[in-house]
Amino acid sequence: MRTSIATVCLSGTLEEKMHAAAAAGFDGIEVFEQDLVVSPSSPERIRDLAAELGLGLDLYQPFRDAEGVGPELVPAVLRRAAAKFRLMNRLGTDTVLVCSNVATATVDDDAVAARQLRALGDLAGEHGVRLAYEALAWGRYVDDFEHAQRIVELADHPSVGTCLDSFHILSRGWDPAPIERIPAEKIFFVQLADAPLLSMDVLSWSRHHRVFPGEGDFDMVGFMTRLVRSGYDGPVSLEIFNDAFRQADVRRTAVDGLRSLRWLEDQTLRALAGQPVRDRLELQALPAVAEPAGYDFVEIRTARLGETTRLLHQLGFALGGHHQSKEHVQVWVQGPVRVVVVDAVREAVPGASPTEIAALGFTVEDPEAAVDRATRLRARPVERTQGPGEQVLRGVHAPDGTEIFFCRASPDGVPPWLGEFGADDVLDPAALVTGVDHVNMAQPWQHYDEAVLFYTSVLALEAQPAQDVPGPSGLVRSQVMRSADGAVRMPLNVAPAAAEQGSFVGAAYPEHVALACSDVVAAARRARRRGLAPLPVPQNYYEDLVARFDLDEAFVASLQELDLLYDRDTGGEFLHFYTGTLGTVFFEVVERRGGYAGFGAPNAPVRLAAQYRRSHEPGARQRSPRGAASPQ
Ligand SMILES: O=C(O)c1ccc(O)c(O)c1
Ligand SMILES: [Mg+2]
Repeated sequence: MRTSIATVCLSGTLEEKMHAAAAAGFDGIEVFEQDLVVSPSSPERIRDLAAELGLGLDLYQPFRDAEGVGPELVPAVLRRAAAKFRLMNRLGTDTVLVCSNVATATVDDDAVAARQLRALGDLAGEHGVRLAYEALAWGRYVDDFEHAQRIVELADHPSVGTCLDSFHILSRGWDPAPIERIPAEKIFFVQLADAPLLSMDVLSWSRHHRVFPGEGDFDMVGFMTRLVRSGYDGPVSLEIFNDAFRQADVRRTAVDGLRSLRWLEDQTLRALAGQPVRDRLELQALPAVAEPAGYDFVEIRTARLGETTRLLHQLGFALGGHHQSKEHVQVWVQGPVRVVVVDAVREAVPGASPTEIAALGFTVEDPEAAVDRATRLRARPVERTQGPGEQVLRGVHAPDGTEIFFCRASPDGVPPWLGEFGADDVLDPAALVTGVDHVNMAQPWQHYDEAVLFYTSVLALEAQPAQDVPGPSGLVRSQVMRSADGAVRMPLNVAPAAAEQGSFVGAAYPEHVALACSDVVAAARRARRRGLAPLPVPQNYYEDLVARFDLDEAFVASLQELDLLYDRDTGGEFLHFYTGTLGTVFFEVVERRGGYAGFGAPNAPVRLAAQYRRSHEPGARQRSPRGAASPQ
């Protein structure tokens, strides 16, 4: 599949956008007129640069307000078009996007629109140029792709064809099925954009909230299967208007975009499996990987080793051992949960937070295939050294810099790498902690969508609907990524901007590891005996609990004594408590009773408020943000 990206998706100058698109591996770009107009580079220079970079200039756009106009406007449209076609000749671009008229259309008559496109087609033909007519979702008279296609048919001109844009089709709820019946040679161009489902006017939705395929809620795979069946084999191009993308690192956004197309190709192939198609689009498959079966380990890197290991002890962990060759690495174990602790003072990682979740290990069937898939999705491999005979852990960097490792499952539940810590018989079936319930990861706002796609495509997790949690510094957007069987759950949070500016908790926004527990009351009592001061929960919360759930007051008093929080859904109950925060890390201990499916979201504001208070107490430690992640 020929991959392309519109320059409007990316930040920076036209030249920076072109370099980033080429480096990410795109075959071509759509040149947005605005990017060229503001550039000091001549069209010839841009053409040469594209050739040097091996990029095709697949489309020039947009040409607006061309059809459905009164006769008095036609000469001006043709004059404007002739200038653009000459420019396209200098650029060496042969296709221009003509979007349906928004501003100047006064004639609601397909025959008139078709006649005007035909005249434009004649002029285009003289310049060796083709017109790809696109129905904008908010076009004055033409706002759906089937209507645009009827006008193209009426125009009946070799230089006039259709441009399909998934946003304009799916945002309006149009059925994409008729795409299959459009003659492939009349589809001149295809643009892809996904978007979250929002209820707002479609123009604002399109101009601010488009995201790459896989990052939103549209059925992009369904769209692609229709396109494949049409027999189309031209460029498939990303056209994303997004406020965050316009501010993000251009190279990262380009890689994110290419990842979305590679993932979509693979998903589309799977959706089409076994069905007869004219597969002229030549979709590439990725190595198939099963979703992870669970968390193999959590790694915390800390400059506060004593405080971190004390906290682990309070939560019931025991030292599993020191690494045989890496002196600064220990493992702490409780039942099937393993927390690797890296002494950051000895390791001296530049830019690292004083205490952070540095890595997550996931148990997978085939680590080699998982790494192969991840690197084809343009994830950057992690380089780690091993001593002779030591296990080789393979992993990649997540968008926020966290290292994601793919670990082989072992039949007895004790991972082979544990032997390197001299710990091989540490599975205690009587442990209170029974697993990692979830790991909550904070994402920088510019890379939130990228993170959703990363975990969807690389780890085969599914994004659940997003929620907003109110906190003292702003709303925290939270979206759970989970494996189909729920064995891996990872809520992603995007912190309010205040966290970055340092007014929330020192600087970076905290993340946490939630431990599943068979008896949270016993775990809370043990932690207190060992000196833990849990995150305090206010009296008002408990009064509200009684009112909301009609709970027995003695039960609520027992919760209050231990600073336990409570929630209930139709499946069951949820009891949990939080530790204080070290660096950017804290722990939660949770007990699910019955089939409770949530994460205690109604209690998250209580936590945020308590953390805010603690971090603003005199003497609260400053934290530095996670080191700026580099392009993947
Ligand atoms: O928002 C717009 O005006 C606009 C312009 C060109 C496009 O291809 C498009 O999808 C939208
Ligand atoms: Mg478009």
